[in-house]
Amino acid sequence: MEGENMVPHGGDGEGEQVSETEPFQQMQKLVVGYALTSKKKKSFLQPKLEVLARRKGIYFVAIDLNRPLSEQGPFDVVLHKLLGKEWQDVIEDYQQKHPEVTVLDPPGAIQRIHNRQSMLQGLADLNLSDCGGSSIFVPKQMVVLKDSASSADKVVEAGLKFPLVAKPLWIDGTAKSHQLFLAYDRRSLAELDPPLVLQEFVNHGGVMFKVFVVGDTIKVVRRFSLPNISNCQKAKVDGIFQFPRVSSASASADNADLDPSVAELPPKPFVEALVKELRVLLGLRLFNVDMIREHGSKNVFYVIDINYFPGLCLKPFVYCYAKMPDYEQVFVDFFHNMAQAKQNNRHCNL
Ligand SMILES: O=P(O)(O)O[C@H]1[C@H](O)[C@@H](OP(=O)(O)O)[C@H](OP(=O)(O)O)[C@@H](OP(=O)(O)O)[C@H]1O
Ligand SMILES: Nc1ncnc2c1ncn2[C@@H]1O[C@H](COP(=O)(O)OP(=O)(O)O)[C@@H](O)[C@H]1O
Ligand SMILES: [Mg+2]
Ligand SMILES: [Mg+2]
Repeated sequence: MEGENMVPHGGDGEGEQVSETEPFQQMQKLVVGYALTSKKKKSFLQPKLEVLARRKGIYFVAIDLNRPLSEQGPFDVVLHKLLGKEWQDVIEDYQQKHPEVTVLDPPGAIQRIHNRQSMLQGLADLNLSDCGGSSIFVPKQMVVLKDSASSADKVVEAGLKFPLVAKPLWIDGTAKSHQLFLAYDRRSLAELDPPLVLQEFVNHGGVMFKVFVVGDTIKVVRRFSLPNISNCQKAKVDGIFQFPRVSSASASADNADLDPSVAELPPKPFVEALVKELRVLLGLRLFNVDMIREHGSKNVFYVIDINYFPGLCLKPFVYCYAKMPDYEQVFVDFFHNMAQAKQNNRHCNL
């Protein structure tokens, strides 16, 4: 689109007018180059975000994937969510040549959570001892690279208990990589399509928590999840069942009439301590964690999924889809703080 790569100068954004009298010249301008799929651009770059950002001197500029990145900009920040080795090489090369640019986030760190095995590695060793008794675990899991039939013995050897959640090992942005199955017995493993992760199903009362992280900001929302599986079902049912994509296709659980012991949000100090550790462990600033509370317990939590720069905005026509509340303001503050930090750095280096 003509002009998409140019920094806009004022003007209005979908009904909201930016005042001409705002002191732009005193503000530190921040140019955010973005490389996103068209779906992601549409959901993230909402008019409200652009308007709020512009008021703070923050401009979003589309990166042209058909031109060398170094010839574009200059950018203060590069925000990206694209897949593939080719893009990873481009962005790594760019970061080396332009260390002054903040790349959100480093491709190596993103790559780590695109594999459902490495995604959860190190979590169980986090030091969260001062968290009022809450503890964090990851479900027992193992990787099956090929031939899931012969993995049955390994499942037993590893001490994994059925039913098992089978998740594609690699997350590659396709719907298939989010296609999960529940396997009730050894025999059903042969029907699965490796490479995958087999993970113990943890009863959690049908509610999960999405912990959204944008820099220093944390927001937690409740979502409906899969119901508990009773011992009777475990004994009687066999075969594999495809998961409905509950967490992203169901209504927000925020206003539902739920058992308080299931619905109660994880304690704030615990979530803060967990996120503090995770930022370092993962080397990411934009991510979310899917967490569940073990049914019957008050403070035993499991991390089951981590997503890089996940979907954030509400989807009013797909039920009432709870995402990150106020994400527009949160992102503007995040970028604004970044602009101020850059300005302070410049002053220090003078
Ligand atoms: O894995 P769960 O917990 O379901 O969360 C998903 C992942 O973050 C998806 O990213 P990825 O496919 O990279 O894992 C993301 O897609 P985009 O960020 O590409 O949009 C979805 O956003 P929505 O598509 O907005 O729901 C978000 O709901
Ligand atoms: N180990 C588990 N025990 C219980 N429920 C699970 C488990 N793993 C996943 N789920 C359920 O399946 C949903 C999708 O799994 P998740 O690992 O988050 O994959 P995705 O990346 O596709 O969102 C979760 O939101 C939760 O409802
Ligand atoms: Mg998930
Ligand atoms: Mg996910």
